Amino acid sequence: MTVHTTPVEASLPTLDLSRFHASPEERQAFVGELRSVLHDHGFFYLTGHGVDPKLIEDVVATAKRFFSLPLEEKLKIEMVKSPHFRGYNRAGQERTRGEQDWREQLDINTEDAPAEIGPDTPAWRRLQGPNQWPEALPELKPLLLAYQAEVTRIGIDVLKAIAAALGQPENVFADIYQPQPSQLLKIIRYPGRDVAETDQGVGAHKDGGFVTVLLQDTAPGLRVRTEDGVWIDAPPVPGTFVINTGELLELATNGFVRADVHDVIAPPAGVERFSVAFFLGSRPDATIPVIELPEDLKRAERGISVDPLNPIFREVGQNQLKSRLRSHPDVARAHYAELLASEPGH
Ligand SMILES: O=C(O)CCC(=O)C(=O)O
Ligand SMILES: [Fe+2]
Repeated sequence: MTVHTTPVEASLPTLDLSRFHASPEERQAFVGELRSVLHDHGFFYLTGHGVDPKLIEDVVATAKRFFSLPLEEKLKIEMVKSPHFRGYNRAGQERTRGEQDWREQLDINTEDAPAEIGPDTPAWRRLQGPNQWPEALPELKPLLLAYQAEVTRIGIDVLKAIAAALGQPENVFADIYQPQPSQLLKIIRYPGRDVAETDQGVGAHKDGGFVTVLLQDTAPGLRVRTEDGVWIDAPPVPGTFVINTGELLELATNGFVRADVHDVIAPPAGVERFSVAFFLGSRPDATIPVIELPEDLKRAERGISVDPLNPIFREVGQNQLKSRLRSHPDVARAHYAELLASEPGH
């Protein structure tokens, strides 16, 4: 009798960031492993990141309390009130490639005053501004800002390791993230399939920036599409973040670094899924450079796969605004109506 075993599912690799700060030999080995991960997946689990587990626990617990506030409290800070795309979105408000996503979320970014806007100021300057915070949960603000600072530190550390993996000086990207990178942070709740109107938690997409630092609570749902079109699950692993590289790095390396397509399927009936996603991006007034890779890496460049439905611009601010306008049509109509007649982002 032949015994058929189920094929072992491919899973994402795990890298330990503390090795980047260890002995020169260890660091070199780490950077070498990172190089093949970046080329094969663009997705991995990160350990050794040094974030206080208590901070993570508090952020997740407080995010859950935010979502359980009465709807009217959450709607006081609805995103549509903010020209800077900050605030709360009900499930079904957001879109990926035109299809409704089924998740509620609170978006923040760098806490800042609005930019001064003159007649010639590019529209993306209006992305800068203050966040909206819930009056009914004052502890959320200091916690999320502390967490945002921590994941920014990790993101920049990972970016330095990526630079080293590409045979570049560690600070090769510093010119386009200093003095102030984009720091989009979302706390997210995916309701179960009994209440969701679709099983699309978030539709298939690539992230736009340098790297994403994703914290998943306990429910699975994240899936990653590999180069050969196979979808693999990326379930939560306690103590880790999922790191994935974004389109900016794909563009800067002529496709040597992968920005993998991923999605989230809505949890089963009766289960909710929580996550906290942080997107490290460059300064909005930057232009994405082309990094000259060493010969051996250059040979493995894939080139850029252009999605005609979702063009990407080398001008970062224009890109950031384009993706916000597409994801949040209600905010676009309320604050950027003059841009919608022409092509979004221009
Ligand atoms: O919620 C997650 O686990 C991932 C979300 C995601 O991919 C995104 O917001 O870009
Ligand atoms: Fe994503």
